[in-house]
Amino acid sequence: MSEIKNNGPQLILASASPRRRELLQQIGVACHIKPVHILEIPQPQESPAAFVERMAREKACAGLAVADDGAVVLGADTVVVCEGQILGKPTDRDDALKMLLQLSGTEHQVMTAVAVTNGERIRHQVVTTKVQFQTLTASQCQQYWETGEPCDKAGGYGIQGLGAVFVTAIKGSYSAVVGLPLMETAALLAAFDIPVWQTACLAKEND
Ligand SMILES: Cc1cn([C@H]2C[C@H](O)[C@@H](COP(=O)(O)OP(=O)(O)OP(=O)(O)O)O2)c(=O)[nH]c1=O
Repeated sequence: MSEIKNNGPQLILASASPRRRELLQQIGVACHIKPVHILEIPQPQESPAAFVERMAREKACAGLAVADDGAVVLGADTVVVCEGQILGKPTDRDDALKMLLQLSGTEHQVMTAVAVTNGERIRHQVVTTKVQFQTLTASQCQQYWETGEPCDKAGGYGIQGLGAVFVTAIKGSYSAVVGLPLMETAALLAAFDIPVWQTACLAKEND
């Protein structure tokens, strides 16, 4: 069996999102998880795109504070935007039901920003995906809330879970809706010498 070597920089995922960890795993990128806490409140007049970008940058920079020297840190943020209004994670049941009824029958946007930094430079990108919902009844929204799925997700739904039954169409990046746009993330990581498929290649080496 050959020795496992990973000579590239260590990647820190500054996120508590299990989806982001799974998405990085999906493309074979190994990382260490170090969630960070920042204030996620838009500034007056801040556009949704500027807000998600700032959040991703702030998460990545907060991650640097707990990272070893030479590490690369990735932060990301996802919001749903409906008629210009930013919908983050619902605060409670009423908030979730209000969001779901607002999204009912609409085409809305899901914006995900990714920021990658090594402390010397930072790169970031915002990816916008359009999602169309079927018309929902109040009782459907209530039943969905009771599944527990909406509470930790922007807009109060998960396209990758039970919420998939609400989605009639999607235009853009599916992985961005789930929390990390994989094509764009791969390009950002490559700029910091972090290749994709590394765990897959290591596994093959050890066959
Ligand atoms: C719209 C949508 C969002 N989401 C999730 C992605 C994000 O995890 C979450 C939005 O909240 P975020 O604040 O972007 O992320 P988070 O709080 O989960 O994790 P962290 O800040 O530590 O990185 O919503 C889905 O899982 N599916 C969906 O369909």
